[in-house]
Amino acid sequence: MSSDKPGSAEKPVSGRIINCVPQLPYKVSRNDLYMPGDDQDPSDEWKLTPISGNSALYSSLYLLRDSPDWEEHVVGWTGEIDPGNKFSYVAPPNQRGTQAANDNARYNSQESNEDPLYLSQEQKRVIAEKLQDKEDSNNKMTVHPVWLLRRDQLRWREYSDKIVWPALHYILNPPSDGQKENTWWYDYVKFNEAYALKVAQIYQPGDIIWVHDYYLMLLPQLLRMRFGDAIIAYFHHTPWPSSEYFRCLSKRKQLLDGILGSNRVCFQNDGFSRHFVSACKRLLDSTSTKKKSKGKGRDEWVISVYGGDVVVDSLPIGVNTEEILRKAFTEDIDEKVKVIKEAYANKKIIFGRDRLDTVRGVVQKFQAFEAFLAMYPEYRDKVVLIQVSRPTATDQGLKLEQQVNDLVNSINAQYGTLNSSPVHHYHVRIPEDAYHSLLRAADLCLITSARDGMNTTALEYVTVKSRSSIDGCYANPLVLSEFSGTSTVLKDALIVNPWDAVAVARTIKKALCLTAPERISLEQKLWSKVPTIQDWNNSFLQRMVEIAEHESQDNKITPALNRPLLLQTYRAAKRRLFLFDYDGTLTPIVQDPAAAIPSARLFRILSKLAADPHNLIWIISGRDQQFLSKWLGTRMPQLGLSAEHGCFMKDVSSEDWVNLTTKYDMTWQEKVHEAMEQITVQTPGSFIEKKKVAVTWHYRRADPEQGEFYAGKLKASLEKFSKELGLEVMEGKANLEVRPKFVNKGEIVKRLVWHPYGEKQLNEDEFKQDDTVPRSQLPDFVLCLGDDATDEDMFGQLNDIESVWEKRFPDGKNEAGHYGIYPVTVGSASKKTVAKAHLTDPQQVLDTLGLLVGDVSLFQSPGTVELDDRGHVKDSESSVKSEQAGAAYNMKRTASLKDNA
Ligand SMILES: O=P(O)(O)OC[C@H]1O[C@H](O[C@H]2O[C@H](CO)[C@@H](O)[C@H](O)[C@H]2O)[C@H](O)[C@@H](O)[C@@H]1O
Ligand SMILES: [Mg+2]
Repeated sequence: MSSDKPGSAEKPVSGRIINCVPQLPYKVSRNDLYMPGDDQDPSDEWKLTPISGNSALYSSLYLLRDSPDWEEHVVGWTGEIDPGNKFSYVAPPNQRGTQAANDNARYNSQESNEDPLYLSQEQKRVIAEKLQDKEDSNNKMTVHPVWLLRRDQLRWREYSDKIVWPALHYILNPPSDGQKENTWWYDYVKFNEAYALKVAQIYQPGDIIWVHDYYLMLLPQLLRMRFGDAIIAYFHHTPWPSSEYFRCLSKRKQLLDGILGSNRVCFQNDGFSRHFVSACKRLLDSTSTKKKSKGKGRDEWVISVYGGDVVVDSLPIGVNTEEILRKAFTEDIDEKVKVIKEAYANKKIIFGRDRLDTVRGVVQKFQAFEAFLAMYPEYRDKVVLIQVSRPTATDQGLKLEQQVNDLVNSINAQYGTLNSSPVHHYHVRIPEDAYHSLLRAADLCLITSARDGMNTTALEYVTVKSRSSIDGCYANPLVLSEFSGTSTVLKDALIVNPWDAVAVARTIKKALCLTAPERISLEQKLWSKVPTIQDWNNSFLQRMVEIAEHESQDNKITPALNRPLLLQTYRAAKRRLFLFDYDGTLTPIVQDPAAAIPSARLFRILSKLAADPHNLIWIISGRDQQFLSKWLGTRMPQLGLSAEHGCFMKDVSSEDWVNLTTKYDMTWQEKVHEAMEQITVQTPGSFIEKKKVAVTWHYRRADPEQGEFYAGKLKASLEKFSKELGLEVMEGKANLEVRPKFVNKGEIVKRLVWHPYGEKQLNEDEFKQDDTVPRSQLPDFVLCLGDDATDEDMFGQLNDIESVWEKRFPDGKNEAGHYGIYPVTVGSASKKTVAKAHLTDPQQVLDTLGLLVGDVSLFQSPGTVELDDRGHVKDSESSVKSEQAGAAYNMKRTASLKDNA
């Protein structure tokens, strides 16, 4: 932290951190010995046990708790709460065998066993208090549990563990019909929404919100929707894969979009950030600039997306070296190390500790060790590999366990003797003191991960080896996989490719033959590179303070459209107006303009929207009348249409087009055609689209560099005469368009909004705003969607209208406190926008419109939905039912326990 205390008057930060972690560090379980009674302390009903994994993250939380500079709030899911065995309803003796007892037994077996987590407010309060006490006796860190108490608590992990995690680790899932994935996705959305809700309850302006890892990829954007100015950071602890893998995820855009609600996205190393930037470029069409970060020499990108700038960089996480050294060098551990050394006297101890999942490379490790014993027979009775594999509950777990057991048995059978085995494999979670003793006793640490973000075992090993103690335990070498994120930090380790068993075997031999001076020299280099968690916290927050200080008005990130709130406003409104651009908004951009025709899904949704008498729909496009009539007007005459960027319009349910440019001289067209034809000859693949008034030069099918170059040339030559002739030259998506300056999409919007709702349009060339139209006749819901620079005229116009309404109709706002006006940009990267929100692409546009007509689930995309503690939408039918069932269940349970006490 800088010497200036955060939160001081001139700082934009409050000095508070809201740390959002995927799970709180303790498992909550019911204590089976507990019986409710007058003399019982209710907190005895629950017990907390520390969970394994994520040690570096939790270590960071505890250090911040003790920092005088920050006030810390931790928001995290409770994890699966273990309901214990003793919750069952047991009929009191006098009722046994009766109908009531049978009913209750049925209740017991069906309801409670399937859904035992009906915790009362009091029980939640007790657990929350316990979690708080556990963390901090001085109450310096406030814990805010996220309750998600629905049936089948594993549901909250499915999407993260089964879909996201494999992709992040370069594992492709087998093809599926996507049904399960969809359900998991809805739960993932809810999981993130539950966090957003919790953060919203405690957020204060100036707080730094720090979101951790892949369970919470949607959270930054959800928070951005609520708090436009919030300072949000996302740290990704796991690897980030090449965009070729990431793009296989069906929700790839939503996930990226979710993360990009942050001001800063940070990874374990430059390679991961580079892949992330590349995914944003390829999937979201963002642009980026790269520079070296101050001091550390790491890469830092600024990516421009949705009109805002997001910093992307890396900062490898560290370990609490002081604490490790303190804990690993005690008299008790000295004793344990001696015992280990004696047990393996005359043998070199190779040590490994990994989670037993496919990416930690345990199989590769045993294969390499087998190769080592085969290649160097002289070592067969001189080494032992002690491998501790932490069990995991993954689908591949059993298969992997079998494979590992087979390998261990085969190595021991081949190279072991009656009284010694070369491999000692412990498939358990070992206590901390045993782990420290093994780290100290080891002659070599072997890490062969196929993928990991940051391997803390490697960092802890190097830390322990930095201190001399018992003979032969100091400065021993580390063999480290090049696929571990740690290899970018510990570059001086003996780096190996775990897929090359022979090469790993050779490196093991080399490591065991190093002389003492060689080992010491390597250790010194490594030790100086071990990042400490203290430095990690400080550097991370220091950079956040800088980012907060430089966050300027024109750098604002445009939040994602808050769909649940949109739906709420939509439902409450009666005079709704939809203003849709066409290309790139309702249909995806394609190579050939003639091929961009409306999809069946678009028609279905538009028809449903149009069927509601409270809706008026206008398509305001750069396309000509012919195209719009053919593909939209003929099939849906109830649509209003405007062609050629505002040159023509056709009222709803009318067949007549009105030309709004009749009184203007059109001789300029010839000059423009001439200039465009010249450039077309020079740019193979380009072509001119001639409309009635506007003219468009397309270069999408030209060589991209050549196209851009000649577009620049053409623009310059058109601008020479455009001003004098009253023309506007517009840069579109791989096109240049020219039309008279006085017509534009914004002018059409003005006509449509400033108009008694539902009345026929007056078709004069020049629009005169009627200021006498009362609020009750103006639209109370306007959703305007567009993807291009020309759509900015519509958004700007709507913003102006809103300002005027603020003055004219201060009492005319809806229940949410606004006028129901939504200018929303679609996708697009580098452009700055005056829209108030964004949607990523036409697919999200259809999902959003589908939501309004009941075609799409509320949880298809994230938004700010109020959930209850069980993950139901607040006050919904299911929420009320669940609450009632919970109350009934708790009454029965208490009665049953008391009767049986
Ligand atoms: O205002 P819009 O409805 O968005 O129309 C803008 C222009 O869209 C068309 O061109 C663009 O879309 C084509 C189809 O995806 C694509 O091939 C082309 O590269 C884009 O520039 C249309 O051809 C123009 O007339 C519209 O003005
Ligand atoms: Mg468009």
